[in-house]
Amino acid sequence: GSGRSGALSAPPLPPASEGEDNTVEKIDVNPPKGTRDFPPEEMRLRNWLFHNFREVSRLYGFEEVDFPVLESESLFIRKAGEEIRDQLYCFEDRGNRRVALRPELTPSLARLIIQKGKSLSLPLKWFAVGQCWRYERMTRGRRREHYQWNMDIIGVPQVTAEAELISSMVTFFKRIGITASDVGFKVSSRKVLQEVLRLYSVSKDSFGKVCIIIDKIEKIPVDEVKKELKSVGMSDMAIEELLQVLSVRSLTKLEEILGSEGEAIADLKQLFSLAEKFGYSEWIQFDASVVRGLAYYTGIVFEGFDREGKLRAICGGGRYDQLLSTFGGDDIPACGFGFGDAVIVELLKEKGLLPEVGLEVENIVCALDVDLQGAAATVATILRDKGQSVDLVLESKPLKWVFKRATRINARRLILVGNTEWQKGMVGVKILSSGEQYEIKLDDLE
Ligand SMILES: Nc1ccc(Br)nc1
Repeated sequence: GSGRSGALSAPPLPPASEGEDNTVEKIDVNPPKGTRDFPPEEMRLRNWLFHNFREVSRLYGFEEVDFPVLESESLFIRKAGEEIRDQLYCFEDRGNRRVALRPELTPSLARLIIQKGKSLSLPLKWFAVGQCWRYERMTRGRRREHYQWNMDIIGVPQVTAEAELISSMVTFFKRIGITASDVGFKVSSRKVLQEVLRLYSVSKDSFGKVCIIIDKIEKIPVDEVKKELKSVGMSDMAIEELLQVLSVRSLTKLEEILGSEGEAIADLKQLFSLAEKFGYSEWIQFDASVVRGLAYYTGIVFEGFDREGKLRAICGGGRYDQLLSTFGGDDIPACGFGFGDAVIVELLKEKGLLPEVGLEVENIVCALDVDLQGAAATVATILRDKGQSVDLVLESKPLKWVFKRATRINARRLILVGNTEWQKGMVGVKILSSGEQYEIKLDDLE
């Protein structure tokens, strides 16, 4: 369907066997279909990943931005037959407004830039890490949410912007141990399509639709692709020529077909020359079949893929020079990419590169008897005021329990607050890795 929740919302289910005192037998403890919880271990991995997203953004001088996860539905209503539209997580709110959980971040970025208007000095280099949503019939059992790292450069028409963005993704991959033997980028330009379609006088407004149909080329049978291309008004001749051009894997070959005058060739040549200067030539290859599945791209497009071909696209993006003007803003050139948090983790697992992000606590502080609980709190505060992490034992527990917990939380040392030492203004210290044990004056504790 069109993704609009046309059906009347079903009446709420009666709570499972609710007793008089509002107790239920047991609520469904799983998160909603297609969504994930992040308990501590998973959250540490996510934080490690997002820390690398943010570090690379900092290295490239980008500023962090964010937007509401809820947007007006109209921000995402495009008529190019995109999957992102079919799967829009949209609904009518209590104010009868059509709203949607954002399926991507770029339209929100465009909205904010138009809102800020002339007060912004271009170029902008903005990044965001945000949760994005889709409502897919659970038949496919796929996720309905993921986090995306987006980097966008606004106000730079030259392909130096795309070259910079690809460089930032290469830097990210290298930081986490992924090499050019693991991952590559397929690079092309939608201007290739434009130049072919113009030869066959295919109208401009079906350009977006043609791109979306072609993006499915590896997902549906080629006859289906041809049928859909015919339905948007392409002749058999145009379709054959187009599919022929899409199979080109070399710039030289492409130049033979399109000639040397067009912008597509010039842009791509410049991009590959800049890649040389950035030092990431081995990471990129020309591939005319890359179009990406978003209608608003207008120029260079790129997609990170795993060379073993086991996984879906890792990241992708491109130039979208008309998006701001389609929202009624000025004609400002823009390009950017999205990088999801799920495929990259699958790749790291494949490559045995998942980091061991254990819990790290410096101290576990424990009172040796119940009337020293206050003293233990004082010790914890002294250490925390020095910037040291402390797990303060909050109940009186046998030492065996304390050691077990100290091991589980990977504490570096155990601070024991006992009567005899405390009377002398001292505490016991045990370095858990070596077993070394000593007493020390509280003031000398660091
Ligand atoms: N756009 C989008 C949103 C959510 C997921 Br999961 N995948 C793609």
